[in-house]
Amino acid sequence: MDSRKSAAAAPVIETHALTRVFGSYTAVDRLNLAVPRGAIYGFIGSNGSGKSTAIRMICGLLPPTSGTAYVLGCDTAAHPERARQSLGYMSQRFSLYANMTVAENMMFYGGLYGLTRDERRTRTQEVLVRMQLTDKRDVLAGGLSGGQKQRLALGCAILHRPALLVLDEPTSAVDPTSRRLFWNLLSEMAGTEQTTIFVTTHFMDEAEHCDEIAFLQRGRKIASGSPTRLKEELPARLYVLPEEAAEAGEAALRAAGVAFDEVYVFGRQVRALVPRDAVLPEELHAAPWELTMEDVFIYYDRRQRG
Ligand SMILES: Nc1ncnc2c1ncn2[C@@H]1O[C@H](COP(=O)(O)OP(=O)(O)OP(=O)(O)O)[C@@H](O)[C@H]1O
Repeated sequence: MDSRKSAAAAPVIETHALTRVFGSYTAVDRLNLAVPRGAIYGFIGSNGSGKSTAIRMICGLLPPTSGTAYVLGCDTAAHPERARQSLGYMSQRFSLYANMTVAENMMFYGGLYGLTRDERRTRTQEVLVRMQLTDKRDVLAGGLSGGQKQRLALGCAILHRPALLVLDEPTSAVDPTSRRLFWNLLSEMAGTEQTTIFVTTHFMDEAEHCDEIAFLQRGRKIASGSPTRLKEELPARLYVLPEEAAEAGEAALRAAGVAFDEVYVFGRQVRALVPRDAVLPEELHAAPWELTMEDVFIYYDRRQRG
């Protein structure tokens, strides 16, 4: 077998029954992941589903209770320092030094990653251009806008050219223009440098951009696949109802004897997720509609709430 080929095909992140228990609470429950090289992999789940805990174990920042996480074949619990050399991690709170300039922050982080002074200078220059922050190099980080802080944090995380970027809700605090620019940067890195990007988000329009997604619920992976596949395989169909309120939509479905998973308002529409085999009588005037990732999320979230 061609060993180079098999190395290239090996997942960048691999977890086997990764588990973390806090007291009597299982935050991450036997999680199996295989994240291929160059993928933008979305890690989705409602608040408290265990995403950050799993990420901290993957990055070697928190020891698992049981199970294993590998980054590029390196067991991150056994060799956390080695694993961290091949990954860039950006947490929900960008850990920037407000009283240091943009360039000083980068020089500092470059030092943490073990770059020499010359390497730090060169990389700071390159990354400033890439992050569109060249004109801010001498501005204190504390004086940047939310979007600029976010790009600086991303810049700090990629100084050492990691093969893997792990981003925990990187866009939760920035405006839509900054979010778009940020995602363009991610797509560029995944496309041109084959950087693998593992990202959590609560924005389902961002999930739509991912190559693959894993849904986490109470610490367990309950669904995974590309956005297209997740929609195709969802055990429900989506309809738009003519009613103007969710309660009225629910009442109409009940009156017609149609079982449903969820009825909710989406923009100006009242949407209904119904089991695949449900037959909707014509008098409901329900229009079949194309699923978005937001509908998929609502379906799984609803299942969790029971
Ligand atoms: N150090 C800890 N001690 C005790 N419980 C913890 C600890 N860290 C996390 N938890 C619990 O584990 C569960 C999962 O938390 P986690 O932060 O991983 O979820 P999350 O999916 O990242 O949530 P969010 O979307 O809100 O960031 C939560 O119930 C949380 O309270």
